[in-house]
Amino acid sequence: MSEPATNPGAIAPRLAIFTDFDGTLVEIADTPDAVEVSTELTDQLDQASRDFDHAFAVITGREIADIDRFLSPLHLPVAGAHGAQRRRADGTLLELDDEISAAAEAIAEAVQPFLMTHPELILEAKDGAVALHYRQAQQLENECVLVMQEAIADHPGFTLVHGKMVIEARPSGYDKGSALRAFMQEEPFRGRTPIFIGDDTTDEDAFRVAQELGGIGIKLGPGETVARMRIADVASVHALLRGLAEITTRPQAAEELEQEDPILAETTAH
Ligand SMILES: O=P(O)(O)OC[C@H]1O[C@H](O[C@H]2O[C@H](CO)[C@@H](O)[C@H](O)[C@H]2O)[C@H](O)[C@@H](O)[C@@H]1O
Repeated sequence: MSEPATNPGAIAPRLAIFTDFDGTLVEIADTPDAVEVSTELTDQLDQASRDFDHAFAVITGREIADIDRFLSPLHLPVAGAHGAQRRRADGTLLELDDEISAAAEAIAEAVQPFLMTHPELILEAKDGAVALHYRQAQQLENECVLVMQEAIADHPGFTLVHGKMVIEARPSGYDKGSALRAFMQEEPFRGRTPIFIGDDTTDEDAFRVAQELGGIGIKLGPGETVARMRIADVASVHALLRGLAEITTRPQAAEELEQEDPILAETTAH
């Protein structure tokens, strides 16, 4: 009888974890401000960040300041406003072009008259992007698309993306894929295998880039996707992060033990 297949030379890949925020790390809420983040989650993310040697970043449509507020006191590497904003792992912030900020402000202003007649809509004017939310008035979806199309008409540097009950204007050339690629060129992400987890259409660029770089895209929930793997829900994302952290730290623990006590390490290995 043949021996069971083993691969003694194999080592666990060093992972770089990238995750979306809304609908992936936290449940979708009725309004952007109503999202709930438990202390248990911030503690878990803090630990995950350490376990992955700080190669752990959030790539989101939200502003970086928003993510900092929700995940306080954590200050993770974050790409915000669909990649238009980015804070590296060393804490440095990439400045946004003044022209992009000014154009985003002008787009938000152009949408204001429509909001006056539809107070159920929510406008998020971000630095570098604009989101028009219609979750509380879903019958207005088509009108929202038209209003946003008109609002960006004078700003050819902006394109629209359609997320969960939201139409967003973001600067062309920025998306979650370009953000992931940029992180992967820097420490501590460089040379690692990227994993990106997300739930929305705006996450597709990041799935694509993660896979192009030899990693895996993991899509939460149903819907067409380029991601090679799927995950059921937010609770499963938390469990997956815990599991990945566990297998990542295990060989490291064995190595440390070997340095401290080679005899004990040898005994426990058998
Ligand atoms: O890239 P993400 O982290 O998923 O952010 C995408 C957008 O998320 C937020 O809006 C979404 O979540 C809200 C709270 O659950 C929900 O009310 C809304 O309908 C969703 O579209 C956020 O407000 C946007 O700025 C992000 O772009």
